[in-house]
Order: sequence, then C-alpha cells, then structure tokens
Amino acid sequence: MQIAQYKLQNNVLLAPMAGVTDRPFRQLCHRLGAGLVVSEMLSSNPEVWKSQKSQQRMNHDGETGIRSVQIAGSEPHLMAQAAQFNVQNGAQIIDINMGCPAKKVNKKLAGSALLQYPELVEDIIAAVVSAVSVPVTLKIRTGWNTENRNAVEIAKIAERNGIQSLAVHGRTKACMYKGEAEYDTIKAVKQEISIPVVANGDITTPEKAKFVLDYTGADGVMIGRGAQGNPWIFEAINHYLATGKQLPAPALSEVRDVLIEHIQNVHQFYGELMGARIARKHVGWYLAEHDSKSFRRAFNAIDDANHQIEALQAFFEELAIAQLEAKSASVAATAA
Ligand SMILES: Cc1cc2nc3c(=O)[nH]c(=O)nc-3n(C[C@H](O)[C@H](O)[C@H](O)COP(=O)(O)O)c2cc1C
Repeated sequence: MQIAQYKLQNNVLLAPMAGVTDRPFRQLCHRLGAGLVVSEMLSSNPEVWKSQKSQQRMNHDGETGIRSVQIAGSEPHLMAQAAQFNVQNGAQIIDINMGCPAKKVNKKLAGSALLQYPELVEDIIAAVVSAVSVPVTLKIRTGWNTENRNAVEIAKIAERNGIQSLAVHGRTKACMYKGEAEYDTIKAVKQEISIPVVANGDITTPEKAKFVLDYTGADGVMIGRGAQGNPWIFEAINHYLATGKQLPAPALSEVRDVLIEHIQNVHQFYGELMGARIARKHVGWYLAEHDSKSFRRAFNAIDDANHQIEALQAFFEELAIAQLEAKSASVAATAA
C-alpha cells in the first residue's frame, strides 16, 4: 500500500489507541511487522501541549519507521496549527481523528461527533491539508448512528480535499464497541473512492484479516485491540496473507524476551513511576491468556523497574517448569 510518497512495508497497520499504543509499543509493533503505526491522538488545543502526557506523545526522538501522528479537534484553524506544529516536531504523516466515540472528545465536537457535520469535516480537512506538505490521512467510523451512516459521503469529501488514505472502523459512534463490526459500509466506501481504504474493526486473526480484505476489497487492514499484548499478530497476518499458512504461536521464551524488552523500554521512555503504571497495563494484556491472576495482583504492587523485571523472569521460569512437567506427565500417560 502506498500513502502518497510512502510505500508501506506491508498492508497490516496498527490502529491508534490512546493509553495502549504508546511509543514503546508502537516501536515494538513496527519491529515485529506492522506496516504502519499511528500515534495516540493529540489534542489540537495548544493549551494542553505543555502537559507531561502531550509532551511524551510528541516526543519522536530516535523513533524508527514512518512517523504518523494523529490529531483530534473540531476547529479548522486549530487543527491546521496542530498539524503544522506536529510536522515541525517530526511527524511525516498527519492523521485526523474522526472516529473516537469517547464522551470527553465528542462533547467538544471532535472525533466521531464530526461525522454529523459534513461541512465542518470538509473545512477541517481542507485546512489541515493546505497547512502541511506531508500526507494527511483520515480515520472515521461508518457514521454517527444507523440512521446516519454517511461514511461514503465523508469518504468523497476526504478524497476531493486531498486526504491520501482513509481508515474506516465498521461501527457507528452509537455502537461504541458493542456488537460486531460490519464491513458492507467499508466495501461501499472502497467502491466509491480511489485513495487507499483501510478496513478496521474486530480483526483479531489472520483468517479474519483475509476475509475482510477479500470482502471489502480494502487496500489494508488496521488492527487495534487484537494487538494488545499480541504484537506478533502483524507477522501472523502477513504470513497468512502471503502463504495461506498459519505461523505457530510464539514460544514461551520469545514471549518472555519480547515482554521484558518492552517493559524495559517503557521504563526507559517514561521513567520509573509512570513506567511502572504503563508496564502493569501491558503485562496484564500479555498474560491475560495465561493462568496469571495472582501473579498480576502481586505484579501490580511493584513499582520499580528492576523488581518488575525480576518478577516477570520468575513468572516465566515457573511457567516453563509447569509446561515441562505437564509434557512429561502426558508422555508418561501415553507410554503407560
Ligand atoms: C483503548 C482504545 C483507545 C482508542 N484510542 C483511539 C485514538 O486515540 N484514536 C482513534 O482514532 N481511535 C482510537 N481507538 C479506536 C481504534 O483505533 C479502533 O478503531 C477500534 O478499536 C476498532 O478496532 P479493533 O476492533 O481492531 O480494536 C481506540 C480504541 C481503544 C479500544
């Protein structure tokens, strides 16, 4: 997939997720095969740029891969200013958020609330596109609610105002995250515009990614929650799309090494205190599928990097021993 001058390394993208796709996680997903990673959203309100959270979100020092930065807001001139500011700060793509359903965002008429106002959508896109020389992409939902599913109208506005790629989450704002994503609207969008279309929503397996690509004709897929604690999903999908075959799940030792490297990077980037909090979230996601409730409870009480790493090492050692014991018990049972 090509976004203006940028040829992506593949068509499986990481979705922006505030509170999840922090810089260390994005870098990890990029290293493990995501075709493009998009930053968590940044408000267009310059008053909040000085906050520690915004400063960290704006820090691109040493970031590898194409730096796509998402902005959210509702006033065209502020959105244009935010786009310029982020480009000066290192953004190589500006992504506009018209998909977020959060009350806090929607009550300021930003995120998916904008879908109710196509004229304002056009003004924002035109202002941002003319303010920067880098490609501008857009992320939307299928509409505000079922009665107003206007993704095709918004897509046409986006294309004629210079948007270079459009990601569509197959739910309306009213759906929030309930029910299942639908892909008919994404298919209709793809048929009506010629810029790249990226399908998003409930893609959590390689088979689902293939189904959605085939069904919608989209140019790429975007993975959100399916990547939480599972940065291997990009490689798994890419491999399946290329060969029709499944990759084996990562070995326990690989999960351990990647998770520990990730947690070290989180501490390095965010510092001890905030790092410990962010690390807890990610560890919870990585270990959700293991029998780890009591470990996670204990882990959540640890607040320094070294002890967090030591605890993870001990957890994986125990898990490896338990797996070996289970294997030899099953071999013994078969032999008996
Ligand atoms: C915790 C969380 C935070 C999110 N933050 C953003 C955001 O900052 N910007 C955005 O455009 N979408 C955001 N989204 C929406 C996702 O990008 C994506 O569209 C949605 O999760 C559906 O994809 P999925 O089913 O693969 O998760 C967020 C979703 C979640 C679950």
